[in-house]
Amino acid sequence: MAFSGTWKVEKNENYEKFLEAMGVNVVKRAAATVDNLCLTITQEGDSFTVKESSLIRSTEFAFSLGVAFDANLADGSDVNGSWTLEGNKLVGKFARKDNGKIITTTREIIDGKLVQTMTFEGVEGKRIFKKQ
Ligand SMILES: CCCCCCCCCCCCCC(=O)O
Repeated sequence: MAFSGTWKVEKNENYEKFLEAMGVNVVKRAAATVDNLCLTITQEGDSFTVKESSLIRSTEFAFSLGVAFDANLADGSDVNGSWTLEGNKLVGKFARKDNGKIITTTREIIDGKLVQTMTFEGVEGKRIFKKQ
């Protein structure tokens, strides 16, 4: 499946501003933008596992398309939401448990790169990953 594989972050676009909108403090923002994030994604039909490994933490998520699940984000935020597939694009909608506000996110393959877009309170950031 297109998303399966190991993906290492190559560059960020406006990610620091996205984190600022999320309320992440300056010290954590600085660390997050150089976290060497690596995602290992396995897709089997509608079921996914995402292994996240970075200088900040290592963790793993398992979810099925359209089924809500709990997740703890790298900044410590707890969220609940789900991923769906729209065409070739994964579309995620997650509500923060502390304030109910929504994070929207997409993952898509563009020119062989995995591009994750994240939006919170109107501020969009991107992380672009290269396949290993
Ligand atoms: C501080 C980092 C914030 C990153 C926000 C990403 C948007 C929410 C994504 C939820 C991820 C669930 C698990 C996953 O598929 O990786």
